[in-house]
Amino acid sequence: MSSTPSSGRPANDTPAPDAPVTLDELRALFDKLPGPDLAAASAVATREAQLTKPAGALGRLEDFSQWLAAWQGRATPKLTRPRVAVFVANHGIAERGVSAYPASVTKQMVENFVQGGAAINQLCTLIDADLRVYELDLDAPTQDFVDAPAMNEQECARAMAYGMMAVEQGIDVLCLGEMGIGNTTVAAALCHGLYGGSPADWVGPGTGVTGTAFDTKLQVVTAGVARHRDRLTAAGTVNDPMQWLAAVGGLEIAALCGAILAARMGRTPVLLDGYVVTAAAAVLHKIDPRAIDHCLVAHLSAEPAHRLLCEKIGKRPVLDLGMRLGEGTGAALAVTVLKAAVDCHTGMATFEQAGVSGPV
Ligand SMILES: Cc1cc2ncn([C@H]3O[C@H](COP(=O)(O)O)[C@@H](O)[C@H]3O)c2cc1C
Ligand SMILES: O=C(O)c1cccnc1
Repeated sequence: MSSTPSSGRPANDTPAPDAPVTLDELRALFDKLPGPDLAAASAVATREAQLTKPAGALGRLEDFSQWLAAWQGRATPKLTRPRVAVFVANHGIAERGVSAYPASVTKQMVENFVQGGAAINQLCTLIDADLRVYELDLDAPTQDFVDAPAMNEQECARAMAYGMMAVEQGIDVLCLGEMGIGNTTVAAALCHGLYGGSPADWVGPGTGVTGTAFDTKLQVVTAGVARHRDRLTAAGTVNDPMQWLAAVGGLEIAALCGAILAARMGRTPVLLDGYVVTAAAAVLHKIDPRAIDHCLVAHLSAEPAHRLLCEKIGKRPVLDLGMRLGEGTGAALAVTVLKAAVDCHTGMATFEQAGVSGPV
């Protein structure tokens, strides 16, 4: 595994010596998840009530300020150091023709990220974010999950531990993105096992598959879920979400799970990008719904199943712009809204300071 330095700063690429490396060690983290800082959230609510505007007039911006304070553990939320972490991997099932693009695009896009030519580069410049691109064994795709488990437990745990390195001290918000041709098929198989329903509930066009390629995508998800049905209950949903992640997931998706967990341990709020990143978060949510309380869904992807997935995890996306790109682009854009929330909260005058009369 290696990581691609960007923005002139090198990224870590070796797991910390004490990084958890078995799925059981990772499972043990669920007993130690820190909760929100309620005193910080209430300090924000108190100040918000004194600012020169009708009560509640900034709508969800007020919620975002409180959420940031609660998960940053700071009475005054701050958003000067956003990081965008893009996890990149290849998938065995990509060879089955489930994407509108060849698997070679995954590696080519890494070069594009390094050269600054991708959409996410432009958005990182806009929000002044530190962009890190983490590659996971691009020359060694996961197994085709129609034939075999995508990963064994060790590979899955190692990818999760690798993802944990995206979190470092001093990051105000972690935006999560991914690149991996075929990964909307992986997300669909994951969600089908986590929540049941029919494959059609979870399969969408991804990069733009239509016609027979779309039918192939449906068949691949159906066959993959059937192949690993011994990991499902009689009702057709998972016994053990981490085992399911190993069976039909991907290396970048496991790494995303690790990054979300590490962010929680490090008091870093997280912005989840579209369908693929939210599917990773759903694995953790299935283990313990509180495990993703420090995450917001940044935008509603145009991938149709994202709406249902957001309902399943009880999250309302920040933005709805009809985007369906991935890379963390929706997450980076949502930072602009969170910055607006923080600037209003910290910069506005109170009624007393401004000599403005409060409510009658
Ligand atoms: C040029 C290009 C840039 C991308 N950036 C993100 N994705 C997105 O598309 C892929 C998922 O869609 P599917 O499952 O249909 O392959 C992922 O790599 C995702 O990040 C891209 C896809 C392409 C082609
Ligand atoms: O919403 C996503 O995550 C998405 C949608 C299409 C292609 N790649 C990613």
